[in-house]
Amino acid sequence: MIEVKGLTKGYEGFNAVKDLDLTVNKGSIYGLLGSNGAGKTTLLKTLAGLYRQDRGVVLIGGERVYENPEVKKRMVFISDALYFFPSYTIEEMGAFYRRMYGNWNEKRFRELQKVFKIDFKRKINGLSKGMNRQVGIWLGLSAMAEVMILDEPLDGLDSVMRKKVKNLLFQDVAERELTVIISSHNLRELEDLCDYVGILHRGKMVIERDMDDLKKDVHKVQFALRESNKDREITGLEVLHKEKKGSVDVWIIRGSHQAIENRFGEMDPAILDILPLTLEEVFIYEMGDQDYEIDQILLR
Ligand SMILES: Nc1ncnc2c1ncn2[C@@H]1O[C@H](COP(=O)(O)OP(=O)(O)OP(=O)(O)O)[C@@H](O)[C@H]1O
Repeated sequence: MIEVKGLTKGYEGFNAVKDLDLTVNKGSIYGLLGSNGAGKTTLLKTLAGLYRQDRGVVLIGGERVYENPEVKKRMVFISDALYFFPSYTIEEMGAFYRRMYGNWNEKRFRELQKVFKIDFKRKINGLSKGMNRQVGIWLGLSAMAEVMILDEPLDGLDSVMRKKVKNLLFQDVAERELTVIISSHNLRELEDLCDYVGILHRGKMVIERDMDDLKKDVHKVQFALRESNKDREITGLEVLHKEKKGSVDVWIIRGSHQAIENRFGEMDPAILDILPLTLEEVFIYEMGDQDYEIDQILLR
């Protein structure tokens, strides 16, 4: 489990992460979204103990992270720029990780070669960007750590490899309660992977949601009432947004399909369509009119 309270981390008088709280439950996957410069890498490096926080508390499994080698053995941080020894082969990197991680699983390391299909004898400095990422994930999964901190690991991977990596993460979460925090610029990239998603903007968490709640609970309702009912008020629903398209009203409503259907059914509408929203739409409505530049994350 990862717990962060009141975390502030800055560079030369400028705070890249500001008074941030975050919890990632054991056995869950947290998606950290944010546009360029939002503070994702700063947050993740502080979680991984590479940076010392200026203020606040960062705990992994209840223990402070910074300058705590015992905690670092229980986590793997896979950076957007890998700190590999460039002249090492993949096999030599495996040996290096084996010395660092007590739970290192050599059998798994060998077996995962069939997934990543990169020769053990290849040197790190001869790999492409995407292959480099793959090797990071391969080593990270073989380390069998309790926590994985992944900074844009899917960037540069082709769609088949993305799917494979997601499946491997799912498997570890399900089988051994791996805890994962993973960053990305793109909601769509994370929506089928994460249990929770948070959007970081200018160092602050502007929205955090449970993905299951988001997916099942918000609907777009298009309706037109008959002349005789036009003035009746529709109450008892949590309406996030209202607009009119010609004679049809379009409302965004939080609530189950059934509850919405029941409530509108009482009005005997001439038109009633209850549609699920895409996740991007849900986030946009949830964010309301707040002036955040989230388009890059949501509208791809
Ligand atoms: N070493 C550093 N020294 C000074 N400023 C830094 C340093 N690292 C990051 N910053 C600044 O902190 C802010 C947050 O950067 P960070 O790398 O954490 O964002 P990010 O969300 O990971 O961005 P990206 O998606 O572009 O990788 C940016 O304004 C960046 O310029």
